[in-house]
Amino acid sequence: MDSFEYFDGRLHCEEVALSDLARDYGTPLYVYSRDAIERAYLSYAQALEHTNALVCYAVKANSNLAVLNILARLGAGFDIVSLGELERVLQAGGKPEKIVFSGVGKQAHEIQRALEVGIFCFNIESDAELDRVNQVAKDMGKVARISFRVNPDVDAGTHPYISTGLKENKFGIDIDHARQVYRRAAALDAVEVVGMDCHIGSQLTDMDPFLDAMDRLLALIDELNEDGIRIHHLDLGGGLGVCYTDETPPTPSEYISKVLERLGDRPIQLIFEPGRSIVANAGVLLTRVEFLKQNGEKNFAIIDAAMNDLIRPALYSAYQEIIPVTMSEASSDTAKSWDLVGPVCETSDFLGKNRSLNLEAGDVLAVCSAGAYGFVMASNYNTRGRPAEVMVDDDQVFLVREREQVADLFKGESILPVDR
Ligand SMILES: Cc1ncc(COP(=O)(O)O)c(C=O)c1O
Ligand SMILES: N[C@@H](CCCC[NH3+])C(=O)O
Repeated sequence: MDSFEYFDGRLHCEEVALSDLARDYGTPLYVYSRDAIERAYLSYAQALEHTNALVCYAVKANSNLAVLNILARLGAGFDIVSLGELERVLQAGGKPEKIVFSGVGKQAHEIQRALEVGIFCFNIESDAELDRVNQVAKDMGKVARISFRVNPDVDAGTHPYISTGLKENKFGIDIDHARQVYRRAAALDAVEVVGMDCHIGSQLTDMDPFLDAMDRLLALIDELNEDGIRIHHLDLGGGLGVCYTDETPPTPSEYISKVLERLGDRPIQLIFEPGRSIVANAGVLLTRVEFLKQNGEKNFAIIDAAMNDLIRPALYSAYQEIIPVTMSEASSDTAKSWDLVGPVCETSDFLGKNRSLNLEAGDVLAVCSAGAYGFVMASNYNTRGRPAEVMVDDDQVFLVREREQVADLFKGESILPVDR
């Protein structure tokens, strides 16, 4: 995480000390580095420089408008899964003709809006969805560009909750059924078959499952060619992992060079949908220690961030490094083992367990690698307001989302009339 480094004992994001941000904006607080986001995106873009490939950032990973705008300025495309994400991308300056629309349950009004603005392609995930897209397009007098998300039945070797390319997962169309669906689509009036798509899971640290999936899709593309169906683009989805602790995933350039080698001289445009690998290590979550307490043998640090702010540890037992924003003067010999737990009334409300730290009440800690699937998965559970978000750019700080206030938390709710 070289955009987050200690200088003079204080952890910085670019040129700004995180302890200053905690003081000025309060905690819990998400902090992002513009430089880290740009470098991560450019590692894809540069590896694809001499190709016509499109990098469609997966908006779900971090959909803050400032993040999307930074990527749009670099020429990124976007992978969306809802009308909300579509409107965010447009609001942030993303180009409709670089948008792919994924997701298993697109609704008619979402399809309609996407057709209205002219997105690049719908990644269709079922027979029934094909009919819906065809019908909506027909009613509008338009033709929808489509690809099918093929489920290649490969094991991504990741956490079972974030594995998506196995037959037993809800995603995509069974590869054994795909040729038939493509043929049916080719005969419909209001869709144009242009591509093929897959996304086999997230936080992959090994290249083989990606390449296995790609081989299976290339074989299917060849079969479709025999049927007279030409595939113009191949979307390999996202999924490249990042280092949370000691993982060593392939870099985007290692991954892309293998993919390009596999593609050979086929005249097919490549699309990638990276999310986590663009933003995870571009963000931290700052939290303050409220109290220290001991129950039996266990040392607990009660912090002001909770599972509602960052759910990954509770949901997947995910490990994220937790480090002090100010290096302790105390020697590491005096460190104790702590469970870092939030104020929410759930036993699974922890951000880290058995972490060796020198702690005092009032200390500010940074939960690392929190730029992806952090704020976007935050909730208001226990009627807690979601954190603020700031973007650091060199020595400048921009508040890119205000902290939710108590009044925001029951906005739109009402009670029954008094006579009931
Ligand atoms: C269809 C699709 N594309 C892209 C992504 C982004 O994946 P990641 O954040 O692992 O790169 C996801 C999420 O896993 C997804 O479901
Ligand atoms: N939300 C997950 C990843 C799922 C990716 C979405 N398809 C995480 O936090 O790791």
